Amino acid sequence: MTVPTIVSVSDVSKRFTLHRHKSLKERIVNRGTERAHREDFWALRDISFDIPSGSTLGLVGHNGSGKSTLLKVIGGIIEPSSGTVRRRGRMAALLELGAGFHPDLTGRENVYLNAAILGLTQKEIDRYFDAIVDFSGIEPFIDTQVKFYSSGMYVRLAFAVAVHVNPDLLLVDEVLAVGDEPFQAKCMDKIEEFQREGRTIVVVSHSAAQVARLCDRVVVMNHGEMVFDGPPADGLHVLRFGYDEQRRIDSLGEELALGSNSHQNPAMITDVSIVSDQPADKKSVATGDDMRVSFSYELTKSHPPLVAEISIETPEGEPIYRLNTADTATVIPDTAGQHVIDFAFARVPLGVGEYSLRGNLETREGVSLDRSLSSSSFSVTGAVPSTGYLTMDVEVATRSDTLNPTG
Ligand SMILES: Nc1ncnc2c1ncn2[C@@H]1O[C@H](COP(=O)(O)OP(=O)(O)OP(=O)(O)O)[C@@H](O)[C@H]1O
Repeated sequence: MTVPTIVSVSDVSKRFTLHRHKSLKERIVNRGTERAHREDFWALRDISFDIPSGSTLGLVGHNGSGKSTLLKVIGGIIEPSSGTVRRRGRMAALLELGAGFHPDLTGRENVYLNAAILGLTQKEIDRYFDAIVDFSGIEPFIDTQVKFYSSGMYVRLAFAVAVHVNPDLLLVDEVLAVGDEPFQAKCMDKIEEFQREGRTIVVVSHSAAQVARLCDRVVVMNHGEMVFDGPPADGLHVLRFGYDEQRRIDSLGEELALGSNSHQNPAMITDVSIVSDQPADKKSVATGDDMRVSFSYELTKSHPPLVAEISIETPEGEPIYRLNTADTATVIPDTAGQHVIDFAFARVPLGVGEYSLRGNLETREGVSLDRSLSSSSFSVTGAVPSTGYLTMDVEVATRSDTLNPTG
């Protein structure tokens, strides 16, 4: 069964015009030369992707990379300079702090205004009003003008309205980071409830933990371009270690390939995964058991001495274990052909949870020749549920001193 598309972004670009005259004086002095002092700036370039109904997409990237602009284009808040966005269903958007609220109106009046803009009838708003106020937790201030609200109070009310208007598509910008921790936890629970109900969510977030927990897919933005679209663990890895590194490896591969007859990368990691009979997406190991990891690579020509590295990462793309063959004084094959390195780990000390495996093949001088962009995942299972990335043998005993009853 094919999942219907709820948002379709095709070849979207967005240009902003920057004016370089800063002061009024500068503007008057340079009158007539406006055009010369204008500069076009592309905040988005040729972005295309579809969002299937029921999925949760994370938009990530460094400051100024274009995430919020893309979210606003998806929400129809700003028009793309070229390209199209098609959207279906009812949408609720939490974009900028205070957006959609009128400062001189009270919280109560803004709830009615905002919910009406989002498509609810007066009757529906009457019905949901108490639930909205209850969710927001700001009842004592509901008849205060919102210009006196703190940023956290704004977000509480805006989020409460957005989740009560029954949206098919919820767009959430970084605003949630403004709320305090208990409210953030409440929002995360609500978003997870939405996911179970099959609603579609697009979030902009700088929190790797939030993205890893919520999203089933990640789009990484860099200088207005989409540099990655795929599984969250890999997207977060790209974000952490930089797309420039990946690009450098790609172009290095092309450069080296020029010298050979082949157009493929002359040093390629073909697989890094746990050795087991389980299906690729369901590999698991029990905590405390032994684990074997095989690292396969292909060289189309001889290379100077090479070093292979494996890393184990958390779902947030954070490495928690790294080992390379130089550390173990292992000389690995560096002639043309296909090679496999076996890493045998005794008594795996990892805690119960999900992990990713990744490889890196580099020269002795540390120049990376290939890095596995997509990881292979595995889970660690165990009888004793503990929290964290580590497990330890433990025996728990209790001891008490009896108090002498006095008087
Ligand atoms: N209205 C505007 N006029 C001119 N430039 C703009 C406008 N809105 C955004 N930009 C520019 O577009 C670029 C992308 O901005 P955007 O807010 O989308 O980035 P972002 O990835 O969300 O960043 P952040 O993580 O800091 O929120 C930035 O360089 C920003 O200065």
